Amino acid sequence: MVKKEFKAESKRLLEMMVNSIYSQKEIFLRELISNSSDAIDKMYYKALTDDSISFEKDNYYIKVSADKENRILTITDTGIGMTKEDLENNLGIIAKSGSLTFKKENEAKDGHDIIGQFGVGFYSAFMVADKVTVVSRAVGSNEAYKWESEGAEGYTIEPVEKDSVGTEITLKIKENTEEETFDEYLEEYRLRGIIKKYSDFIRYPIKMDVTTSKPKEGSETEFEEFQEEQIINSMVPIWRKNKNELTTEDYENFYTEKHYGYDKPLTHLHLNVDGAVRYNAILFIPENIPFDYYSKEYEKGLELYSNGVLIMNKCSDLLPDYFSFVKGMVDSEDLSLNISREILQHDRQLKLIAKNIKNKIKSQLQNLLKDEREKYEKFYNSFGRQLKFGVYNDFGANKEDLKDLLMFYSSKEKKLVTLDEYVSRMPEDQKYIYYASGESNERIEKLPQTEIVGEKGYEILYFTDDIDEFAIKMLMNYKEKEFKSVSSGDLGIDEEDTQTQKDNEQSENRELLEYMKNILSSKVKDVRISKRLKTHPVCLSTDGEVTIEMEKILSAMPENQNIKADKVLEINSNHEVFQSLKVAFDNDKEKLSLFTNLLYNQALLIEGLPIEDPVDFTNDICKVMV
Ligand SMILES: Nc1ncnc2c1ncn2[C@@H]1O[C@H](COP(=O)(O)OP(=O)(O)OP(=O)(O)O)[C@@H](O)[C@H]1O
Repeated sequence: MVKKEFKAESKRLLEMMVNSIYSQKEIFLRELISNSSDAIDKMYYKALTDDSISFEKDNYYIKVSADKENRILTITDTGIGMTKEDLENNLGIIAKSGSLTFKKENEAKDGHDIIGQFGVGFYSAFMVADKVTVVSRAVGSNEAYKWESEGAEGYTIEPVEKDSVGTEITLKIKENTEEETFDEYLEEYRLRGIIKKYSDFIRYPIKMDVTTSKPKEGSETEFEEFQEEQIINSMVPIWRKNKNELTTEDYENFYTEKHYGYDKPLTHLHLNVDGAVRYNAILFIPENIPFDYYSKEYEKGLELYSNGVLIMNKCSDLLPDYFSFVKGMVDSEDLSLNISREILQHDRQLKLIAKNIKNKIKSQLQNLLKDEREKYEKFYNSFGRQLKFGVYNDFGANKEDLKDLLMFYSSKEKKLVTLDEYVSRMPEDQKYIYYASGESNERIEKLPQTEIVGEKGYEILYFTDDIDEFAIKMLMNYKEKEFKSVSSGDLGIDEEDTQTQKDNEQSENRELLEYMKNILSSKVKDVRISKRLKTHPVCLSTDGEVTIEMEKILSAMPENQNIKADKVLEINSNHEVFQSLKVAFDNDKEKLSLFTNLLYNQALLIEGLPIEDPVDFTNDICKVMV
């Protein structure tokens, strides 16, 4: 049986290519400049083995010029050029990449800087041009050829004169249509912007004639415009420079130039990794929270470059959500790009880089915490909440990574402390890591529930963020010490005498407490003699996992599932109020009902919970007064 080769309808193929691969038209310039850079690179590699070629870096450049009037954009390079056969093969056959062949042939000589590989980028010129003309003279040849095409209909090749080796690509820019303008690709400002965005780190100079102005001769007030050739690209990316030669200011300038933020970075990381996957990265932790950080509009991600050419503005896969505040870029030569260079073919390399980056950021933060406490606290005040979300999210999958980075305000130290610091200070008899939740440190400080723990001399962590308790519930314990809310049922504080005394009082006053519970009916699960109150008359505590703070947060959520804490009204039997309750129970049940409701509402207020009927409450107070 004869095996037949596939044929392709080249007209349709070109149309498809031109119109469906790329999502943005502006990348045509990136593709053409990358080709020119490849052509100069090839010259460089050739010079390594061919003594007749000398590679003087100054002679190699790319030039972009626009002629607005005639709608012509030209990209010229002094690279290796193309012979007639090269033009036929490389520009006449779609998906044939002379650069890929070159790279393979020169593998041993380290050809990995060459960008081209798919053999399609050139045709992106047809997205913005009606006609493309390529005039090229190959190195070592005296002949030059002109390749010309108007797209789908095919191309022509004919000999022409060209003084020097290299390639000149001329685009006849399309006329504007109702939907699209093409004029922009002839505007100096726009062209500079595109070059800066995608090709800033091409290693050869990209030149353009730029209009500037200077004072007119003999005048200080009048100016005249003139054209001046300028190099548009930065060429050497800061991330390829030697770390030791860079100052903090260099990094700060890069941060500002790249518009990573309006502030200054708090700290930076410069990585040159040469392992299973090679990459360079510069990462920043901003000083301030970006204004949209905690909004839906905020997009996390790092800039992704392949060989110095920008591939993606925000590659979100490079950062875990809990480090979404990190800004910066990654450049790798090991990425397998898809044909449009807009997405990646395989994400294995990306996953490796992301994992590596995650670990580096983590250790950078740990070092900051260890060596530059003040800076770390500044960072934590801005982004600590995000770390706590990280502990809670994904069912706690990342809690081990993050737990040592957490900090909470301490009742004793009156500042942020880490869990490690807390645990290392715990007296031997202290069983739990105690915490109290509330709106602010000032409010928590006054909570009656903190009395017994505080009096015992134990440190209490103050939870003022809505995520705090949820994160801690996910963490469960730290260094084998469980977390315990000061409002929870069993505080694990064993003062046997007091415990027994309170238990006795509980049974002695069972009827009174039972009666009060009935008055409050479904509002509380129980009314008890408190084991935690010392001076305050009353407080609320909870039985079970859901605390009052959690109830507040859950009920504020859009899908409110009406999850309630099992509230317990605790009465201080040492307080005079308790005597009044006893007397009322024996003599005046109506008064007891009044007192019970008052005490319950007071407990709600202390917790920062709304009272159900404020009018009733104020009327009750008046009843006591008269
Ligand atoms: N300015 C140039 N100088 C010399 N050769 C060039 C130039 N532009 C294109 N070529 C040749 O034409 C080939 C096809 O270019 P094209 O841009 O279509 O694909 P590529 O650069 O190889 O791959 P990719 O699609 O990944 O960019 C190149 O591989 C190169 O051999």
